[in-house]
Amino acid sequence: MQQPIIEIKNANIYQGDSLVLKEVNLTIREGEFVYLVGRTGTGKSSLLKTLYGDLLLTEGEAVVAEYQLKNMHWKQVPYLRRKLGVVFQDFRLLTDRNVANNLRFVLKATGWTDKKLIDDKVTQVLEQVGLQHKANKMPYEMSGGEQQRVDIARALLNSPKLILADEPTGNLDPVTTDEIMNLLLSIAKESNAAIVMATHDYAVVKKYPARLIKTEGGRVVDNATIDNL
Ligand SMILES: Nc1ncnc2c1ncn2[C@@H]1O[C@H](COP(=O)(O)OP(=O)(O)OP(=O)(O)O)[C@@H](O)[C@H]1O
Repeated sequence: MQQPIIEIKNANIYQGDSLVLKEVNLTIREGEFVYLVGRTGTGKSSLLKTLYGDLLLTEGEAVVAEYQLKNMHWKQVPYLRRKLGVVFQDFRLLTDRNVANNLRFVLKATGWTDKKLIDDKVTQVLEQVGLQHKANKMPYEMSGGEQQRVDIARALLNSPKLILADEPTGNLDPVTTDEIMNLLLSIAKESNAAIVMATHDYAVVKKYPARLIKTEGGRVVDNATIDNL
């Protein structure tokens, strides 16, 4: 059996003083593809934020990529983030520089210094997402689907074993959504990375069935199949 990359035990997740999710128990293993669904405001983003260290865990236990999250010191958070890839709905590319420089910027910010290694890595992740020919394009010269691919390339830079994606197809048309889904599923398989993807898109969940966890009534429900939706 694959190694757990996320292990949460009896965690309570708060936003300010209010308890958003209680008694969360969840194990996700390397190479797994998992949907995170649930109605607006039920805590999907809060769970993802906890996993990438944006929301401090104070009750219960959680280990993500071998980092203990409970009461984690803020100085530790950048080290946790280097072990993860995070993909957002709105891409969040730097608009003042081209694709390759967006990727170089992240590598330098995460401690890479060797120019040749940086360039090789940028080429590698762009090939992984099928955009090697767009390295010199500015973000505004690219379609939404291409920008989302760059965002995924950026998430792959530090070879993460866990990718957290917050509605990565939320702004895309159905054909482009298919391309991005196929890309994410192939990354899970080929890189043996776990992917946790928050989505509201039930058409996607039906078309690409996978393990499904749901935020509902202040809890995380692990359905394992889509039959209970
Ligand atoms: N920064 C914050 N401060 C205080 N409360 C917050 C904050 N962010 C979210 N909340 C509250 O926490 C609860 C869960 O919000 P969260 O964003 O995790 O839900 P969600 O399921 O991701 O929703 P959506 O699908 O709309 O993104 C909501 O009641 C929300 O109002």
